[in-house]
Order: sequence, then C-alpha cells, then structure tokens
Amino acid sequence: ESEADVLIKFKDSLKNNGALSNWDNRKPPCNGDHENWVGIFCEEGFVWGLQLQNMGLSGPIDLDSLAKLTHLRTMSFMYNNFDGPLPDLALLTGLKTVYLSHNKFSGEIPPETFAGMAGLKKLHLANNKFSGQIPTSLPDLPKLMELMLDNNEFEGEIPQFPPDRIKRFNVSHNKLVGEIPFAFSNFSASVFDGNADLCGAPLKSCTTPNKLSAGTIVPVSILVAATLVALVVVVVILHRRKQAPQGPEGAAAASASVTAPADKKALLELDKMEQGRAAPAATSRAVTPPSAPPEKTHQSKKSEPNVKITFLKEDRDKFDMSDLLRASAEVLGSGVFGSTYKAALGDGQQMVVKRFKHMNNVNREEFHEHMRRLGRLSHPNLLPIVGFYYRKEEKLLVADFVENGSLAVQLHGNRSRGRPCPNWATRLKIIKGVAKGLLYLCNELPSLTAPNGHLKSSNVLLDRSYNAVLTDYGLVPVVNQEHAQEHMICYKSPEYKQSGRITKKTDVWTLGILILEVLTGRFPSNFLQQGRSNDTDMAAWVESVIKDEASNVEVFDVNMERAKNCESEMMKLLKIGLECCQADIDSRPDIKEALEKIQEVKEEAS
Ligand SMILES: Nc1ncnc2c1ncn2[C@@H]1O[C@H](COP(=O)(O)OP(=O)(O)OP(=O)(O)O)[C@@H](O)[C@H]1O
Repeated sequence: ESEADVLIKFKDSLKNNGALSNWDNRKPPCNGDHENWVGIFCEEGFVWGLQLQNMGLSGPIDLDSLAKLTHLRTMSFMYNNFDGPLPDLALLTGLKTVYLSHNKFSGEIPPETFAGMAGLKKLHLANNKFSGQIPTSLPDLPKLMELMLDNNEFEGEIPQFPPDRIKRFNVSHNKLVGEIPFAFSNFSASVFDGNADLCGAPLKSCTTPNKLSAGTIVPVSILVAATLVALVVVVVILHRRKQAPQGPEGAAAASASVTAPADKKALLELDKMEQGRAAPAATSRAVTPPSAPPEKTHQSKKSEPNVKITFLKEDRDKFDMSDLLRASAEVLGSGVFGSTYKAALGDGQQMVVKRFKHMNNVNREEFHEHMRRLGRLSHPNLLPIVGFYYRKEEKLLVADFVENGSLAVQLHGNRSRGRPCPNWATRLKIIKGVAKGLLYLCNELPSLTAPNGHLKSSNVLLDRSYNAVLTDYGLVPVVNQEHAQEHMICYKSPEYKQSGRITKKTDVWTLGILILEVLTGRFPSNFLQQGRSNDTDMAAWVESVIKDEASNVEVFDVNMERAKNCESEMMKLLKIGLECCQADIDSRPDIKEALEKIQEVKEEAS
C-alpha cells in the first residue's frame, strides 16, 4: 500500500471531508520535501506530519490506516468536530506530537493508553469532554514536555510526574482534587484554575493551620506589618539610588545590560524604539488615512545585543541583531501581530524587521521547518523572507525594505497628503502581480488551506516600478489559532462566518475584496465603520451601485487617473472582483481561473 492509498483510505473513513478534496491519487502526496496535498508535511518523499485543523471534520479517526505511515511524527486534528472516545494512539508509537484540542472527544482514557509512546513530547487534549483519571502512563513517558488537559472533566488526583520534565502544563477547569504534585509547584496558579478541590503550592496549603488565640494573633500581625514596611522602604531606597544618576531610560538599559541575556536585550532595544516613536506611523489598518512619514527615532550606540538571525537565503550578506540595532532605525507601523521597523545597515542595505507576538502554534522545530519552507519560495511578486529569529515569546522576521511602501498608503494615504494616487494602468498591473503571486503560493504550498491567508492592501508592497510584492503570506499555520481567527483576513471570509471553515478558495475572496478596494478607492473596513455587518458588504455596495442604472454614485475612485477608453476594461475587472467575492464557493473561481480572467483585462479597450 502506497502512502497515497493509506491516506485516501483514511480520508474515506472521515465524515465531512470536503476540505480534503485535493487528496487524490493523480499526484503523490509528497515530492521530496514538497507537499502536493493539503494538510500534509513531507520530508524526503515521506509524510511526516498531518495538520488537519479547522476543517469541519468528524467521524472516526482511522488510526489503523495511519499506523502504516511509518514516518508520521506529528498529528493535529484541532478545531474539528470529532467525538467519542480517544482513538487508540498506541497504534502510532512513533508520534512525537499529538494535538487533539478543541473537539468533542469524551469518556475515560484507559490508564495504559500511552504506555508504548516513548517518543511522545507533546500531548494537547484541551477543550474536549474527557473524564475519569489522568492516565497514569503519562508520567512514565521519558520525553513528555507539554501536557495540555484544560477544559475537560478529568477528576481524581494529578499523578506524580518526575520534577523538571514537564515544561508546559495546564489542567485548569477540570474536577481535579487533592495535593498538586511537587513537579508542578513552580507553575503559575492559573494553570490549576477552576478545580475547586486542588491544594498545595502554588495554591493554598493543603493543611489547615492550627487555630491561634487572639493573644498570639495581635503581636504576630504587628511583627509581620512592621517587617513589610521595612522591606518596602529598603526596596524604594534601592530603586531610587539606581535611577538617580541615569534617568529612567538609562536605568532600564543599565539593568538590561547587567541581567538580561542578549536576546532579551535586543528586544528591549526594540521596545524602547517603539515607545520613543514621536508620530503615529503610517499604518494601513487605521481607517483614517495614514499620517506623515515616520520619524527617525533611535540610534543605538553602546549596546551590543548579539542575537543570531537564522538566514534563509544563502546568497545574502549575513548580519545579526546588533548590526540592525546599531543601524539607524525607525518604526514603520504596527499591525495585528506587533510592530515593524526599518533599519539601514552600514553597507546601505535597508532591512525591515517585523516582530510577531501570538505565534506559538508550533514548537521551535516546526517553526524552523515552516520558515525553511517559506524561505524556499522565490517569485517576483513575493517578498522573500531573508531570515528569522525564534524566541518562545516572540519571533522576528527580517525582509528587504520595499521602496514605495504599501498599496494601502498609496491608495488612501497619498490622497490626504495631496500626492498623486496610482492611475488605472498602475492599479491593473498591481492586481495582475498580486494574482500571480497568489497562484504561485497556491502551487508551492498546496498543504495550506489558505496559502496567503492575510492578503490586504497593507500587505501588498510596491517596488520602485510599482510591481506588487506580497508580504505576510503563509503564516496561518504558525499563528496562534485564537489570534488568527480574530485578526487574519482569511477568517473574515463569508465561508468562515457561515460554517467556521476556510477553504482553498478563501484567498480568492480576499483577492476579490482587494480588487474592489483598488478600483473604488474605498477602504474595506470603512464599511464596518458605518455600522454594516461585515467586509462582504463592500461587495454588496459595489453590486448595488452598478445595478442601479439611475444611480449617480461614482463606483470608481475619483482620484484614479484614467485614459479615455478604459471604462469598459475597468468594469470588467470590477466584475471579476465581484465574482471572487461570491459567498457561494462553487460559483467563485479558483485562483487559476481568476488570474486567467484578470490577464485578459487590458489597459484600454481595443
Ligand atoms: N518590507 C517592507 N517594506 C516597506 N514597508 C513595509 C514592509 N513591511 C511592512 N511595511 C509597512 O509597514 C507598516 C506596518 O506593517 P505591519 O505589517 O506591522 O502592519 P500591517 O500590515 O498594517 O498589519 P498586519 O500586522 O496585519 O500585517 C505597513 O504600512 C506596511 O505596509
């Protein structure tokens, strides 16, 4: 049985498997490290990972079939509708990570379930309805470091685990009782929240204190209060002494240089730069037009936080964080993940560093792997990721600065500053570039449901010749689910709103909205602002204007300079935009069809 046969059999056992429609035998699932099928990770021609998240899947999980994938190491079925008992994971003894959170699994898990899974490092079962005791085979797993069991109905005591083994742990909102094992005494109290009968560090002690007589309580309280006051005085004096000669900023830098490791220092530098920014920078998410160009705000002279950036492009000159921070830098703006900075290196290279918080969906190994996958992409309409820096709390991605900034600023910002907006010919060229970039992403990242995922005008940059260059693509798998669902553009689509699922055509919907924005000059969020319910209302508005022949509302951007006989071509593109926005997925073109239609639009009618 080939891996393709095994996977098809597995797919056939699932219910609602429409999201896996590109799993078919005409192409193998893997070509070397390249994935041909959605939701699959490949290495050297073998499937090593399954990431079938948020696909509306249900039915039995046929692990007998998956057991035949001998290279399978990671498996995620999070955010689906699976129910019933935990599938027999012991059939897959090679697994290192198992993510089954946010489903409807229920029932007790037999104590010995995990006995043979010596390689298991991460087990996420949160937000299900598991009950009974936490399986006693878990503490015996020598590599287990993450155990997420929160929001279930586990009861009884937490079993004893060897100290220092588990690094990430959560059992909040269960029905656990008794003393918290020593191995977890240093965890935050919040990971035990919602279990009324747990006790011991970090919660209150399990033993009830001996009753003290009033005669003892009064002097003891006075002593405790006096000690506290003395402590506060000492802390305040020490703090003042430290601050006095340097001022508040110097103190922060000085304490950082004494205590913080290099990477933390680097991030502190970025924090300072951010706080020091004088004017609100040009950010396209703002509904009001972006303001004046950002000011130079920071010149780091003395600190040398030598943080190594992992480079993805062999042909690039290498630098590290200290080079970037030594270079003059400015804040370009901040979006839904964090802030973005521009830094000019000594040799004249202009780099952009984007800080990502909320990016813990995968572990270090998987993050590196995903970055390498993105780093292999190369297309004229994609901004290459030059390098990255990984830290658990946040990630930095480094890319080249793109000269003409974002499409958002060109469309909405230039007008307010009295500068010319792109004309029709330029807008058409930009849309063609965006669509080509999207098709390339679809072909190269077939394992991703939304290979771009975050297409919007501030993520379309414009090079010296006003060619479109996409940025912030391919990030859905690494962004925390909750954050992605709240902020990323693919999750604003009609299909996500209706059925909680994104599909292979969701990026086409984002392209449709972008086309309408480019042609009307109206910012999609303005429709939200006016109290309308969602982004699709932009399409509804365009549709209503062009249908009403008596209407004297101008649908096209009045600031868009155009040649005399291009109106019919503009209308053609507008209608393609509307087709891409259709809520009915079957009537929506796929990206290849959309690009073919867009390519037929000319600057002028012939
Ligand atoms: N490589 C780059 N070259 C030039 N400008 C850039 C580059 N990367 C980002 N920008 C601009 O910097 C500003 C801030 O970008 P950032 O990505 O932080 O926010 P955003 O795109 O508005 O939102 P989001 O976080 O959702 O992507 C935006 O105007 C963006 O267009």
